[in-house]
Amino acid sequence: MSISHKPNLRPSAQSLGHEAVQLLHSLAQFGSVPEGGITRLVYTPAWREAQAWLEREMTSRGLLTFWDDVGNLYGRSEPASPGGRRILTGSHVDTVRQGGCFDGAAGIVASLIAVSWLRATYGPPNLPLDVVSFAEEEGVRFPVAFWGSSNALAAAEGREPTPLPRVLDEDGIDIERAIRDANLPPASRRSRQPVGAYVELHVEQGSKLEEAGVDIGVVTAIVGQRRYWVEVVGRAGHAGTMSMQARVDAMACACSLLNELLERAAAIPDLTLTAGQWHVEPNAVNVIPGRVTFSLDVRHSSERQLDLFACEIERVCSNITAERRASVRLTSWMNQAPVPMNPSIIALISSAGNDAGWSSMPVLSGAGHDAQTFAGSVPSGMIFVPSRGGVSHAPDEFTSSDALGRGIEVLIRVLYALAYETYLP
Ligand SMILES: NC(=O)NC(NC(N)=O)C(=O)[O-]
Ligand SMILES: [Zn+2]
Ligand SMILES: [Zn+2]
Repeated sequence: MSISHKPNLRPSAQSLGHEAVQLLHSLAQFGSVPEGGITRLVYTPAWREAQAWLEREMTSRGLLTFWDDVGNLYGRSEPASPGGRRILTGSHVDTVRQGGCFDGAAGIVASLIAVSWLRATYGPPNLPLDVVSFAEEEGVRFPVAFWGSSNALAAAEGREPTPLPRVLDEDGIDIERAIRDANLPPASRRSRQPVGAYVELHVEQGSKLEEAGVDIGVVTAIVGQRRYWVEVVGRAGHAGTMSMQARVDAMACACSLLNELLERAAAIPDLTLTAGQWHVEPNAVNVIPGRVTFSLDVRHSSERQLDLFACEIERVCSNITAERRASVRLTSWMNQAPVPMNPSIIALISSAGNDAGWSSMPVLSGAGHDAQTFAGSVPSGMIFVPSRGGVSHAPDEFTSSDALGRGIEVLIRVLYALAYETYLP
């Protein structure tokens, strides 16, 4: 595929990268925690301040800002004549607990820089070009994920916002109250205009690009992802007086079923299984745990493999708890199918990478992304830039200024083709 017209003024990847680092530095002040890293959970004051900061940055760059019902923030580069499907580019500002300052944030500042560079260089686009900062992607504060992008898509398709789920955070605050407390501006009807394409830049969060010495990852597909709560109920009791034979230790049972699942997971190529969050009751040094609840996160690129592993989880949970006289409740709260990216956008990103002179290679994303919400109904694509050591969801997450600049240059070229050339797949 060839793009007929290309930006004839070449942005300097180096200066784009410098600008990105400065903006990331500013954004990192919101939610930075003394233990290290950034904790910016959706609808918290740190998140709200980050969105407010971003709105000011958008306004100062001449973008028209607006919000929707759930706190997704947009900054639009308006076309000279209104109308047409909007081109969306962005990512998320929420983070995991003690996350790094690149996951989500890199895509936000990249989109902001790319859209402002295009506007300053070529004037208004031919289609509305919106930078979007999705309210929530990580699924960390509440057991919902892609809350921002799924509501953004619903609005763009003329559907009502997703009914508020009855979910609580760790402090017992429900999502409805969290939204109220965030004091969001009113929703704009602009958020209901249809979307023609979605493009997101993100740090790779893995090490394939770094190992291959390649600048740009062209995402071909995003793995499917399922999340569960496993609640194991035993019997609390005295740590010193109850014999090992008599006790029904919920933690011992949880450990043994998790070990079994980890062994089975390791035998399936490319499947990942993570038990990252634990609650122990009563959680005291001299009490046998009576109840243990933990999360499971399972990922694979094949839906069939995820179905098969879901059956394994059920079987292992019920067999092991029965053997140990405990009981178990398994709750599935997220089921995202694997999704391919749009072939025309994939081709567009590859050719933009070539035109810019940066090396690129196809990659499968093992992380979940807002692009997977859109990909089912809107042509979508993703640009990855290398992560040092493949580290992410950790304070020492890092991507160099030069790597960011190259990614932003590619994003500029892709957005030019979509919003100025109106090349719509
Ligand atoms: N890019 C991400 O880190 N995404 C994460 N969040 C979701 N919701 O998938 C994840 O766990 O992969
Ligand atoms: Zn993340
Ligand atoms: Zn992310």
